[in-house]
Amino acid sequence: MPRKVYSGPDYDDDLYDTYDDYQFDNDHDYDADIGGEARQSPVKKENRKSHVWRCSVCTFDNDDNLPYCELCGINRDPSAKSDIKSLGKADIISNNYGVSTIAQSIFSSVPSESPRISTFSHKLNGNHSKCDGPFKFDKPSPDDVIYAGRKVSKGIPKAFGTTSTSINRNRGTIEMPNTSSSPFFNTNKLTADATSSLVTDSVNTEIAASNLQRLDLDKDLVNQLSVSLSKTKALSEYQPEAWMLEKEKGILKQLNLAIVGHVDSGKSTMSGRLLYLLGRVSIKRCISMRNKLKMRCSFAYAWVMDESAEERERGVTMTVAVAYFDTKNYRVVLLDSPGHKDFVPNMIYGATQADAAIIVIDASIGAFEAGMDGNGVGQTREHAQLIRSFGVENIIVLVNKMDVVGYSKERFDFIKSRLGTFLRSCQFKEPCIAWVPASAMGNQNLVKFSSETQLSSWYNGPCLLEAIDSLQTPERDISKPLCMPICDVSYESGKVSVIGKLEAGAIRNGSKVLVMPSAEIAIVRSIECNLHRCNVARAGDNVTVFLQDIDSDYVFSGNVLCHPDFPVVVGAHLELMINVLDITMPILVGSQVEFLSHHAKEAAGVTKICSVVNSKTQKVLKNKVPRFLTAKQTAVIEVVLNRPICIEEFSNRRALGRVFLRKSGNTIAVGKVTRVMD
Ligand SMILES: Nc1nc2c(ncn2[C@@H]2O[C@H](COP(=O)(O)OP(=O)(O)OP(=O)(O)O)[C@@H](O)[C@H]2O)c(=O)[nH]1
Repeated sequence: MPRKVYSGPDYDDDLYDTYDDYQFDNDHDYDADIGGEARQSPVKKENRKSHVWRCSVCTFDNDDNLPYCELCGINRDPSAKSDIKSLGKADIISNNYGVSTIAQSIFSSVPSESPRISTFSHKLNGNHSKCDGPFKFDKPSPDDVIYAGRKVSKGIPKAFGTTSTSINRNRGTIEMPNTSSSPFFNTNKLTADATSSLVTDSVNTEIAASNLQRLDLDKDLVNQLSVSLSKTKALSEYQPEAWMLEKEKGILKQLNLAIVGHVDSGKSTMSGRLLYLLGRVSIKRCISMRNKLKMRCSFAYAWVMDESAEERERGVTMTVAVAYFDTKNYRVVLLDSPGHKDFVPNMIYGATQADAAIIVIDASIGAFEAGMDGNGVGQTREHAQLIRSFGVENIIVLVNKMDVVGYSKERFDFIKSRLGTFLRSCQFKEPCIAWVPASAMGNQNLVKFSSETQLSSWYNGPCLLEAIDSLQTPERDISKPLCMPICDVSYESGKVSVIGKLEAGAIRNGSKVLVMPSAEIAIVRSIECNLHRCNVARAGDNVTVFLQDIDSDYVFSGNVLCHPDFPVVVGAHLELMINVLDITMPILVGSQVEFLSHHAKEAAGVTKICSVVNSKTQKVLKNKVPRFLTAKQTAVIEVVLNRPICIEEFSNRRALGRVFLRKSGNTIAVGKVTRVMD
């Protein structure tokens, strides 16, 4: 059953009439509709003129600090510039300076002294459209920065041949390179394709076709992969070995529990306090750290979770902190995710491993409301939507900081009613939501029933620990072939270890595993689970796997460990069904986005909008295909990634089939892979 984020509106003719307004009203001020970001006041334009450089290919005036042309994506390379000057326009186009065929044909028909076109809004062939600049990831987000110190790739997995792309191995972050050297997709070409939304429907179809042709697959690369994977078998042939299915006596089932919520809601304090109360950490450690770092007293518990000095200094969780404790039924792996907007990708990496989640709410007046803000700043909303789309069904809503509101029943009921409505719209079912009022700072209702009379006078439900223990046991795919998306990679004295959650199958010391997409075989040297050495790890376990017989250059975060005979699918051209979130800028053919799935992150371009579907029935609404997607629509689209990743159709393997599209630091859509097309 497909996962949906909202039950959005039913799309009817009116909505299509809205599209028509956008598409055919030539005098319509499209900038005004798109919003402030795209709007250019005349004053601003005037200012820009004194600091501009003119693109030698399309003659567009660009801001002086832009290293590439905002319109056609050509690089502003001084040496290339002088070369270009000496060439005629036809030469430039035939020399193909990273411009797509369609862009070349557009520019060849535009006189070289054509009137200037405003930065984002263009009129061509009587149609309005918007053109994004060439894609690059948003300036490195702080979560990228904290990984920057780690070892950067010495090379690229051999399956990819050589390219000048430099990769932050631990997050798969791409520092946008000379993209023309990407073996699979040229983002300069893609940029020029953004221009495609300037042209008519028939041309759009041409563009989609030409995009596909330009998926310039490196034949050697494909051959190499197919030779390595020649033994591949059909999934139905898989037979788990007896040791994989053996149940170990006396070992608690593992429950991966993500802690999410708006920034400063008290996630780290709650986790730290819980660990302290359960004897997993001593208060001495917190206090000595506090004294050493001369920090605020109230952060003492948060320090337990906020591991790095930078996190403690800033008082903000940046990475996903992991801790362990036992309840009666479970060995709980606590994944404390960052709440700050800048760290949503990190939150995604953490929560993607979760079986269930605790959403922490700050009950104080104004703080809860800020978390529910619908304008892209309310992390309570975004986190709830994201975890539901990861497949998390069971949640505990911890209404924290109840001490600040005098343990008021009215405030609790107000939060329960408002958030409850939103959670149900995200497809959380009422019986799968537990509501717990608490105070992490005041130690109320965490591991035992509240002693606070103001709270116990009206609340007699479970405390947090009981609520965790009552969570439904997650189902595990133990009898399927191994699948372990790699969350993090570590290299110590030439030894490679990978961290992640086994989504399916099992491994033990000495097991042969295949690292995809490099198609390299490695041997499991040893396994660590919950900080202890173990012989076997099964689906659901969060583990560190120490590998041998593999070069570190073939292992990256975002890769997948699998059974050598049952490799996961690798693809770059995908059909997706997405739910568009509360966006202000529409998604167009040619839009460039950050594509996230399991622990992989790639630059991608939207190459086709196939259809808009009814979010409830999943039926295509009309044959007419819109030219752009707006908030709360459910649609089928095609995207092409800059480089191929391990990805599967959601119906085949859920863990590798969930996707997130982000742009300008916001998650703009969530969805699933419906087809891997190459
Ligand atoms: N009054 C009160 N303050 C609390 C409570 N829980 C946490 N705080 C305070 O709220 C502030 C933020 O707490 P953190 O635990 O760092 O919040 P967080 O959600 O982990 O923050 P990020 O990791 O940055 O998203 C700190 O000053 C805490 O002392 C509580 O129950 N009551």
